[in-house]
Amino acid sequence: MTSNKTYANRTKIFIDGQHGTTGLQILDRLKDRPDIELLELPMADRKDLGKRAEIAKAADIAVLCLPDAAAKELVAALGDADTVVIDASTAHRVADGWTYGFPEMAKDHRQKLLDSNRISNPGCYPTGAIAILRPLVDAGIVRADSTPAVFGVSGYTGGGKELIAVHEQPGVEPFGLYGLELTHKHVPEMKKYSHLKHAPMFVPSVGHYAQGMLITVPITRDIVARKVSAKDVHNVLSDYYAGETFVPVRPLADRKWLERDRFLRADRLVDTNTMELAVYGNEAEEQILAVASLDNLGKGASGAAVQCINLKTGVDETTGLAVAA
Ligand SMILES: NC(=O)C1=CN([C@@H]2O[C@H](COP(=O)(O)OP(=O)(O)OC[C@H]3O[C@@H](n4cnc5c(N)ncnc54)[C@H](OP(=O)(O)O)[C@@H]3O)[C@@H](O)[C@H]2O)C=CC1
Ligand SMILES: CC(=O)N[C@@H](CCC(=O)OP(=O)(O)O)C(=O)O
Repeated sequence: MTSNKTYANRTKIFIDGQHGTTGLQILDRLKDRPDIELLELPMADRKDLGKRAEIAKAADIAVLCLPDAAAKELVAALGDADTVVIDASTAHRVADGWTYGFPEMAKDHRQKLLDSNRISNPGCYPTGAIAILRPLVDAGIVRADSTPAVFGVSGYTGGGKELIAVHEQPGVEPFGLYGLELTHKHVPEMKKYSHLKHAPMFVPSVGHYAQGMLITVPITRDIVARKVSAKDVHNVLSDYYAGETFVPVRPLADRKWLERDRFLRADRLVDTNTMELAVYGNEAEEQILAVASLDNLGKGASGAAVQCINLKTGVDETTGLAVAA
């Protein structure tokens, strides 16, 4: 239950990097909230470390939407200040003392987030990969010592201002694989939070469209601990995310979300904080495919940060509205 009550003590939030792709989206989601007071630096001071640290210390929550190096220097300047830091960069995703900002990752995870003032927002691709792999590894379906393959396609906003500028020029590739060194910066967090012993093999790609992504994980006989069906995999995921507003699991082998009964659009959840999961299978060949669909800027970045802000400030996690007494 929610109400439109007014807030005597608004939560002070500073978005460091608020003019960037992720920062602007967070700003947009928070700017009209009656429970939040946004602290801002003049444009000319936006890269002044002293001023950034000062305003971050005055804030209840500092959200870092910065390149890794700028996030690290702000965190160092903050020291042990009790400001809650939500870092959207890759800098602290597997670092000691930081809690991964993915509330649905495990049943006890929300409490860990409530107890922590250093929160690292998940990467967009890992949000899908971990959502699929962790329940399956924990259920003993996927072997922890196996090497799952993870494939992802993202809209070009996933690469921030730099990649957006590239895609605004003519002649850019319509679709391209990258990360072919197989050392993408998201691999360590996928490994750690999926409870895998080895790095999964991750191949990302970018399409010439702005927003939205798909992540696929084949569940093949060489990575499973025992013979399983698509229904087994679907049951594990459905049970794991039962009651989670933002992680619905589609019916087994669902075709209703396909365009022209064939195509799964990568941009179907744009501007939402929802990530849908689905499972398909070819029983005869013992082949199963798990799919995650999300917005790289929504559940994959800004939406996830706002969800953690809601959790930390005690408003309804899904709506951002006050919880009625
Ligand atoms: N885009 C996405 O889908 C996702 C991005 N992320 C992560 O979020 C972070 C931000 O990414 P994104 O928004 O895409 O990047 P952008 O390049 O779009 O924005 C980065 C912002 O940081 C500012 N900035 C750069 N250096 C400094 C500095 N030293 N001090 C203060 N501000 C600085 C930039 O200002 P200016 O432009 O003026 O230089 C810009 O406003 C990155 O770490 C990224 O990896 C995470 C998940 C998804
Ligand atoms: C399409 C594209 O370029 N995507 C980015 C990742 C986006 C993201 O999640 O960034 P962080 O891990 O920094 O948070 C990339 O692969 O580098």
